[in-house]
Amino acid sequence: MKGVLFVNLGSPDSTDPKDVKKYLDEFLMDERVIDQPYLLRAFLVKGIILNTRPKKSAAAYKKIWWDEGSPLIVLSERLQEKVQEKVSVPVALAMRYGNPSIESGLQELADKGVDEVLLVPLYPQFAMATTETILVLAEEIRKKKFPKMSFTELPAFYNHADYVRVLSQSIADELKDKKWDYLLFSYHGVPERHIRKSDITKSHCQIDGQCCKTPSPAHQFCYRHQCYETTRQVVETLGLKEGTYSTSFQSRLGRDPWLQPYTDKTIEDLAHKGIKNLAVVTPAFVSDCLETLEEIGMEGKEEFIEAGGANFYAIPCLNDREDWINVLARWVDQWAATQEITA
Ligand SMILES: C=CC1=C(C)c2cc3[nH]c(cc4nc(cc5[nH]c(cc1n2)c(C)c5CCC(=O)O)C(CCC(=O)O)=C4C)c(C)c3C=C
Ligand SMILES: [Fe+2]
Ligand SMILES: [Fe+2]
Repeated sequence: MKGVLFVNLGSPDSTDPKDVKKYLDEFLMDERVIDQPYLLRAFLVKGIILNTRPKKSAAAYKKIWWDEGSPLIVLSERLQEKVQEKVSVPVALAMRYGNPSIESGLQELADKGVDEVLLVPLYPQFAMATTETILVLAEEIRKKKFPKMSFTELPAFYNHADYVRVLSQSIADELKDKKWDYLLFSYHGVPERHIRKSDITKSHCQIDGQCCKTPSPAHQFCYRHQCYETTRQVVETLGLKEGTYSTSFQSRLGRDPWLQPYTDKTIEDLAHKGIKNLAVVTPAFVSDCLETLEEIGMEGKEEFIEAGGANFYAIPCLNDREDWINVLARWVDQWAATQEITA
């Protein structure tokens, strides 16, 4: 019997710094997130980051937390429930870090008799720190606990016509009655090193401005290419004029070079260049979360206004929009009927 597991990143169980510390420990000790040898990673995470970050992150989480819990978890639950209402196979939800775990999601499906699972990492663009770590952990759990199960992986959908259409529509809906001058596409950043590690050709990704535009098999796993391609396709769909949009990368951590341009600097530069009405869309996330609600919606807005901007519009993620639910339900139905998902 077939079933589906949606997997998102995860959040702490509460905004208590102790829970935030536990969550960050699991998250940052992942070798695909902080990709250093174990001893160095343990020193960086347990010896340095976890001494100060949990308190700071807990304060940020407190600003966005809902009565029902973490926005990312609540919105992912709504997504799972609404897709479940539209499809005939069981749909479960799991988080890569924290709860509900991938093991509990697979157990829920196994208890319903599922032995063929469509794994859906809830990330439009592939990254080692997101999609890959989900697939690797799910496979480890499958081998140990559910050896009779088989998996199909939903490929990154950054350029899927359905996804581009609903993302474009969500932007158009949000901006239709607003006066805006510039649309910034802000994606979660990753260290540049991650891009090179995921390059299957071992030579294509130079992060030089040209490689991501030059066709290559490396792009199947190039987060940077996939982000620029999402932007390009949405720009084409919406008919945006050159000079009214750009792409940037947010949420960097540590001293290594991360993908540039950085969102915080870009927001400031745009205000200094005279942009008064700025809209920001965050297509690396399908559910609103700390990085969209606090980093963009609060910090980003403050930076923009302080630098001379007037109006700042943070465009919500796809969350549980009906057209997005319909797209996911259609992909699930199509896979359940044919084993394939096509454009
Ligand atoms: C080395 C550190 C990090 C990498 C690499 C990274 C990649 C990455 N993350 C997301 C999506 C999300 N990240 C979120 C929070 C978050 N991310 C990092 C660090 C890295 N992320 C940290 C330390 C945190 C926690 C909060 C903080 O202290 O700032 C979230 C939000 C979670 C929530 O509960 O709301 C998401 C979602 C992507 C897509 C990505 C690479 C492409
Ligand atoms: Fe992150
Ligand atoms: Fe590239």
